[in-house]
Amino acid sequence: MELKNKKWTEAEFNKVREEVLTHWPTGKDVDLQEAAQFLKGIPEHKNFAAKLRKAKQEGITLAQPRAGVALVDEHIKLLQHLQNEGEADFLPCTIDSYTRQNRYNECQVGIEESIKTNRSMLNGFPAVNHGVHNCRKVLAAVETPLQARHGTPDSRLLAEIIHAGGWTSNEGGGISYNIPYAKSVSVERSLLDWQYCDRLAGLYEEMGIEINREPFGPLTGTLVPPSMSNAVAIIEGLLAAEQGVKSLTLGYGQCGNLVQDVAAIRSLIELSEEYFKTYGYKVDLTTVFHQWMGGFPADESKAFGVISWGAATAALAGATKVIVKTPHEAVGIPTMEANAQGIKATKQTLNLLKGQRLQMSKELELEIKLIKAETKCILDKVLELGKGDFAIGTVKAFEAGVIDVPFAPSKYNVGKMLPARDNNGAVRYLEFGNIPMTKEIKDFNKQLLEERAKSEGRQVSFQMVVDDIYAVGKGTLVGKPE
Ligand SMILES: CCC[C@H]1O[C@@H](n2cnc3c(N)ncnc32)[C@H](O)[C@@H]1O
Repeated sequence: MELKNKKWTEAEFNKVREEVLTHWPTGKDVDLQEAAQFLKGIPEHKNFAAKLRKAKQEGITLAQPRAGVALVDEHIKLLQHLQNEGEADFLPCTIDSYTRQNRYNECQVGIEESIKTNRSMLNGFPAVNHGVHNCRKVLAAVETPLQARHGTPDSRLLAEIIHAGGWTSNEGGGISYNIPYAKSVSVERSLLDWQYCDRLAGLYEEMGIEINREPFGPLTGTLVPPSMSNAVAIIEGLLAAEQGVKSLTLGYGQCGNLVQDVAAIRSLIELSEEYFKTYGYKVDLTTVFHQWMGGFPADESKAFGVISWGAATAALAGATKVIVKTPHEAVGIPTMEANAQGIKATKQTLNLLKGQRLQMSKELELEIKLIKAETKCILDKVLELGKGDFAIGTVKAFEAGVIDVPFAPSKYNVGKMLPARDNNGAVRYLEFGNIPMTKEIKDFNKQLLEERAKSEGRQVSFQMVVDDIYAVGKGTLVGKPE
């Protein structure tokens, strides 16, 4: 199938679907009409899109953890604890790494090993192997909407199974679940495969069922400048809307400077609304703020400081949802208890800040303007390269290094851009690579980094990048020389 940013016809979709459902035996349990009937019977308080819409109307920020273990009953126990003890507003099912690479055979081994050893031998919930009815069993056991959270370049069978299983949201996108997660999956391939997932959501919408889609904002979660992550989020949002997605949550990963992070969310909302209006897409747009995605302090008390700072920033930015970290972040998959603690610390902070927003200021206004200007430089070039087509333009933009995600493992990412923090900890461009920013923007980024270098008595250098990557784990935002 040739890549273009055009809604797939049902014939095109069904042709691909036949083959997708054969990728694992559980695919044969998916029947679109039966699934639609099941989904129509799900109460509204368990529909992701409806709960997001209500939160946006009420102007509140809801909390969602990440969580997933190998076996169904243990996963249910985990989610019930996060709901009842953690007070989670949304529940995830974090999917395991084998499923993310479509290695369902290894999932099967992991499930058997987990049964044998009575511990989770997978780092998430293998939803494809467990299949539709077990996904429905998980949904029946909780009282909040469910979402699949993962990192899957080819999420087609996973999307079919989780939606038929009553989970009304799927995270990811053709850029955001490829470039930070895979080495050798072409951008064209993953864009096509995520058009499938978006078209499936669109088909359910056309049958009167709301399915939420959430592009993965943070990307590599390592000093990603807000304009680069916002450009990717808007592209994935537009591609999803073209396939009929109506409930869209665009995301952003906390960088750490309050003014910049609030500006990132505000500019993401403003710019995406501009683009959706231009292209005539009527979507229910919400935002998700991910608490710090970089290295964490091992000390749990310090980790709670980072978690609460992320919660506070999400609230002050007015994000619809915040994704919660745990005090075990520095060591690995959190225990059920640690996961619940992260949510409770987050909810306490959100409740204390309910109704408060970071007021407009000269600095905030400047940062919003700067992020929008930088984002438009990228998006305008993508559109030009694609001769008006954002899907084709995205493939060419990666080839040209116009879209360039720092520290991405993908061989399709040129990796010439380098970020570093300025004196206030805002993430700036140290090297632009082939990203086509105006001279004024380049000079401004350069000036801010030189101010930092001067105050630290050193040259602007790659060492700053290294120092910034370790900083938060060591207890500061800016990686000052030791
Ligand atoms: C982009 C996602 C990275 C984050 O996703 C967390 N994460 C991954 N897998 C699980 C899991 N099975 N349960 C709870 N958290 C999980 C990591 O800790 C990290 O923060």
